[in-house]
Amino acid sequence: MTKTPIELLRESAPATRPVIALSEGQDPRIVAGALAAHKADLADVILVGPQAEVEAALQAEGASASDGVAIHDPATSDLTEEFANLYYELRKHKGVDLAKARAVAETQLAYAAMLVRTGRATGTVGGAVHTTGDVVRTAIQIIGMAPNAGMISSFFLMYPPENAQPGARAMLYSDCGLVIDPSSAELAKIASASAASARALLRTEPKIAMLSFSTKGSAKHPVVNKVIEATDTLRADAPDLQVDGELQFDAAFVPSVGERKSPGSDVAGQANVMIFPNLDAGNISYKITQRIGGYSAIGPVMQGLAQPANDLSRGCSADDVTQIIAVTILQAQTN
Ligand SMILES: CC(C)(COP(=O)(O)OP(=O)(O)OC[C@H]1O[C@@H](n2cnc3c(N)ncnc32)[C@H](O)[C@@H]1OP(=O)(O)O)[C@@H](O)C(=O)NCCC(=O)NCCS
Ligand SMILES: CC(=O)OP(=O)(O)O
Repeated sequence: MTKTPIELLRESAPATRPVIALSEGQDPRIVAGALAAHKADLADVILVGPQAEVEAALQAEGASASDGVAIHDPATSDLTEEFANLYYELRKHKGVDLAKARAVAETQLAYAAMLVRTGRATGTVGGAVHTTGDVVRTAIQIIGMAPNAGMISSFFLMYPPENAQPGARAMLYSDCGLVIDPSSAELAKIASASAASARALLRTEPKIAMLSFSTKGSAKHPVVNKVIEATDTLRADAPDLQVDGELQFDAAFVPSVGERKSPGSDVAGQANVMIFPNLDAGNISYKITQRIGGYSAIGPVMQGLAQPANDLSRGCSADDVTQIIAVTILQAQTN
């Protein structure tokens, strides 16, 4: 059984106490999830948001600001001026002036990302209220890309329900949140980053399926060619990775179908890293797996950033918030 992020953290807690900045501190699911993370001794939390609204949300959970649960209101915080100046330095080449920088620093997303950038928080989580576009754009601008990452993409960790059918397994789906229509070279980079994320967070040897509506030439189309080229690029760049493509989902997931459609493959039928050809396929597939298949979906987790910043679906639950806090801490440990 694959361990969840919370279970992994219970086994090996970081040496220094993590601090997670929640950029939507007034949302009831964020507050409940953050309090659960704090009670489970995973992290201290900073709830970023308007003071009175965050206090009310805490009160609704029978809690208040205390040791390890802090409230930061960007409108009144002593740090906002520093963050405005830093944002100005980072973005003046894009025409940002000091007034604009001050307005950005007062937004909850930017303020929370600045807490991470300046080392006051280990990572940040948002997206229960804001769209993924806004969460990602803020992270790219303030936290930036890790050296050598090449690009930023995202993934979901998918965990099967207890009553799942035989063969169900924990998987990583990518990209379901960020890169809308990757080129073949970008698709290869997404797959390679996802393999590293699967090792770090699922603690498993990645078996990568490059997904398509075609398996091994069963259909001919330029969009199929993109997946074939990405598979070739990945094989050339990382010959040690186990990868197969192009594969349909059934060939990737079901051993008997994999054997029939891609005989002799060491990935078909056993894949645990599913790489989708574009964001339509990835986003729709993760939601179907979650909402009809009953899998729990943790993400979108971002890969390729210099420091951890993660997103949520606006449809998330408090438990999703606790789980992605755990993922954020694990990423900081393995970065
Ligand atoms: C991520 C996203 C917001 C970036 O879009 P955007 O703001 O239009 O992007 P731009 O092309 O203007 O780029 C903005 C900045 O991000 C950078 N960037 C964009 N995508 C990037 C990526 N994948 N990796 C690294 N940098 C990236 C650009 O280089 C640019 O940097 P700069 O401002 O320093 O020049 C966009 O790809 C998006 O909307 N994705 C889909 C999100 C979504 O709706 N998901 C569905 C629900 S989960
Ligand atoms: C990941 C995702 O689809 O986010 P949302 O549901 O908020 O659009």
